[in-house]
Amino acid sequence: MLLSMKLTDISPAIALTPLDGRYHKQTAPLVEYMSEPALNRERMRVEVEWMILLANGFEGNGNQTIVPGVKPLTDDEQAYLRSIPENFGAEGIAQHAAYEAKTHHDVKAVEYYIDDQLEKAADVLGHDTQLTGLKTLVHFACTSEDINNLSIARCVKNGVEQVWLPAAQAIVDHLAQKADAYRDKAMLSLTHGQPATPTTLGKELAVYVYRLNRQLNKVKAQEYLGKINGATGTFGAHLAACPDVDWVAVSREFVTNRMGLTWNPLTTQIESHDWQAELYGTISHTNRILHNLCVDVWMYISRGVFAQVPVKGATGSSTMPHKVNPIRFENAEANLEISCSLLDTLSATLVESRWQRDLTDSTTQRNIGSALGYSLLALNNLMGGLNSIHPNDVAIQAELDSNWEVLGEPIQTAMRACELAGLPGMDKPYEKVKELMRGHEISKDDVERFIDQQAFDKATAARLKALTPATYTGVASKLVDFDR
Ligand SMILES: O=C(O)C[C@H](Nc1ncnc2c1ncn2[C@@H]1O[C@H](COP(=O)(O)O)[C@@H](O)[C@H]1O)C(=O)O
Repeated sequence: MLLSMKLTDISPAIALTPLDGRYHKQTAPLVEYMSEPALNRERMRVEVEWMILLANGFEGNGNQTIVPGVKPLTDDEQAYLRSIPENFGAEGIAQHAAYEAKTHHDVKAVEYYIDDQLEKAADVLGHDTQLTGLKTLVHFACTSEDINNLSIARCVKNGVEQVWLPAAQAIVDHLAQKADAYRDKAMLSLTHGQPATPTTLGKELAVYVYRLNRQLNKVKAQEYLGKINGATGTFGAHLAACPDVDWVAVSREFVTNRMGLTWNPLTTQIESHDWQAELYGTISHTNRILHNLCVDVWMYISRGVFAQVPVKGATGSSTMPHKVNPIRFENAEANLEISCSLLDTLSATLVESRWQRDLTDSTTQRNIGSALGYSLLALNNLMGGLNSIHPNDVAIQAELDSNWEVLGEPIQTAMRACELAGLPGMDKPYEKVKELMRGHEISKDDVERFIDQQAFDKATAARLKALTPATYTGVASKLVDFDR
């Protein structure tokens, strides 16, 4: 009998997307900050911190209770509240999901989950605790976006600072080490894919270090904005309930000092998400620079400039046994593209919302983790690829040796300088060198003969004759120092 096994019947559930399936191990560090349970946990942190501020006040208001009738929370009560998000595990996730199935509102389900935990507070703190009677303080005067925007900002900040940035920084540090090690390693450069003025391998890598550092510095300086100002950003409900409170000051205190974010004073119902567009723009830009690096290194490998270290036991091609393929760079290239497309969509769409709010941002923001995840996966593969390559000195030297025509540039430029200094016989330098070199195969002897035929002074002739494609690298080696 033919049995048809359904993949959807298998437990634990099979992942649909590669980030949570095939690549889960590499993207798992982001789960702690960017997954749905991570967001719900962060929502709980925001809710309980808001309760603590409302009950206990802050330095700016003389540590007075903000909502009249609420007593200051004891240290134990505060610790109990703070333990709610910290204990949010498998059981809590299921409980929250059950509430959401009823409410069809994810933030309301968080509120009910906290209510539940308040009911249990007496078991831990004794019957004197006021927590069991404080359900109405949960989510007080808040709209869901007050909780969401702060939670999402903190999730993204942590995901970027704890996971993505260190992985990106590791690539830059690795490149900087290679740039330093290969600062003197001359190689042929190609512009338009044609032999051009030689450079050094280290200097070319240092260009990437410099470019990437500029973007990472922007990520490090990124502002993460947050707001807590009610349903349409007017503090209307706050004032209606507690007219004597300086709610603007309370909001500033909460966002800045309790949430560790930059206070946004002026919003509709939603935080305007402009900081998100800025951040995703910078990360997308970083991705594109890394994409350029992947393609460059892939082509250097193809040309022989870099050799790959074969991984013991690994297969290159399923049919061509000799091959070692640059698959890590190809994987990184592809995943950087996917990350960019998601980041670009996030940047473009999150900054728009109809009038005081529409809900398009909600489902869109659920993809921030994927956008960062594809980039993280790429960083991981890129690091693996970079760890497996080293310069192929023989191939690099052979390229230089077979391209003596690249010395046409220094010779014609030296002729110009001599002519400008009044040396006779130095006219039409460009044309003369072009006549000798363009489209011909040129040898060391041809170059020397040409120099001898010109009316150079002795010192210039000697300096030019001492040049080889391998020594014609200007100050490339020293320029590497500008990468930090
Ligand atoms: O504080 C409020 O809720 C105010 C309300 N605006 C809302 N603000 C924030 N969240 C809201 C809003 N409305 C719905 N929801 C809930 O958002 C969830 C959307 O689910 P998904 O599309 O999967 O991301 C899903 O759980 C929705 O129930 C308004 O009327 O202005």
